[in-house]
Amino acid sequence: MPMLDIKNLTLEIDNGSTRVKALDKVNLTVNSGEIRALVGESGSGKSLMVQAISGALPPQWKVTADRMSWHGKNMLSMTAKERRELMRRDIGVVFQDSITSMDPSMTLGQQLEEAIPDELVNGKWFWQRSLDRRKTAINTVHKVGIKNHKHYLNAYPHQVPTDIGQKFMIAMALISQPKLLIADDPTRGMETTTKTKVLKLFTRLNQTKSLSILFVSHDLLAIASMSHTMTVLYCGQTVESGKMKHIRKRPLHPYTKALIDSAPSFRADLPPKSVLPSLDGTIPSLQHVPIGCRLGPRCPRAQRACVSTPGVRRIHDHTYSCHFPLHMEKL
Ligand SMILES: Nc1ncnc2c1ncn2[C@@H]1O[C@H](COP(=O)(O)OP(=O)(O)OP(=O)(O)O)[C@@H](O)[C@H]1O
Repeated sequence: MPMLDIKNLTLEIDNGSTRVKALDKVNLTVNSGEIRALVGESGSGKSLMVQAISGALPPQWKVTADRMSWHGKNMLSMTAKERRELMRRDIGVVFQDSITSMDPSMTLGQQLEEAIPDELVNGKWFWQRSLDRRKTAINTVHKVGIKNHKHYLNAYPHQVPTDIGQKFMIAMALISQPKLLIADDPTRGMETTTKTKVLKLFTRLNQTKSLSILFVSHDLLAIASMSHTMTVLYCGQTVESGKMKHIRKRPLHPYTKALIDSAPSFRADLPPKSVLPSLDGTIPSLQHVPIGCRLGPRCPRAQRACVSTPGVRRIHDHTYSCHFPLHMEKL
């Protein structure tokens, strides 16, 4: 049984005058011990998916799903308290730009220590527990690669550079020793060496602590080497999902192929300075989504049938939603 299992999740955004389906029957699973990449170009709905899982959506937005479960337990029927408890203990989230949502009047150290669940703190007396909290906070910031802990734990959120802020948010998400870490573009704004270190940290935590990770990114190079599986979103719809090595070698959906073809790191066959292929047009706004397959107007393989939404098709553990998939003759 997957630890996180989401089937046909739909998110409707009501902005007063119009109601749009920002996520349309999205499927996503994360199995115990795996690193799953959630990819798609900007505006495809990745962050909304993260917010829907964490329950961090405005109350007027409507989330429905045939299934949304954590270890078999229905998340949509959980009370607010149960959901908070799940997010406090089992699922750690690094939101995009989340340092801006930190309390500006408390130091990073105070906020980190406060986030440690009571049951993970050792010691009988107040001073022992306080020392233990400090020790855990220091260990965790070291783990994410912040060396000068004295300086940064005593700093306020606005006083730290972006990359330290991002690393600190990863430390915040890890401090409760979650079973699943959801990281929404966690390496955004980091220079290459820092980025590599953070990715190595994720891989290490996955290998040594069996931490499952949902890694959200549009940086294919960053996710390709570390992820076991991949789910591709386009304009709020899941277009393809499966093992990273299978999708990379043989994408079935034209959008996945376009995404892979437009990543220079995936195209060792291209001579230097070649123009990278890309799909014409841009991702539509939510107010103007095409009916049926939302890729339709941009898709080189589109035909009349694409005005109806393709169902999910499955070949072993590889799923795709396309009326005219690629590579079918080779399967
Ligand atoms: N608060 C909001 N109100 C209305 N529409 C929103 C809101 N947040 C996101 N959207 C819309 O939902 C769609 C998906 O946005 P989302 O931020 O999830 O994309 P994303 O794939 O995470 O992009 P990026 O990689 O740039 O973060 C976009 O069309 C966006 O304009």
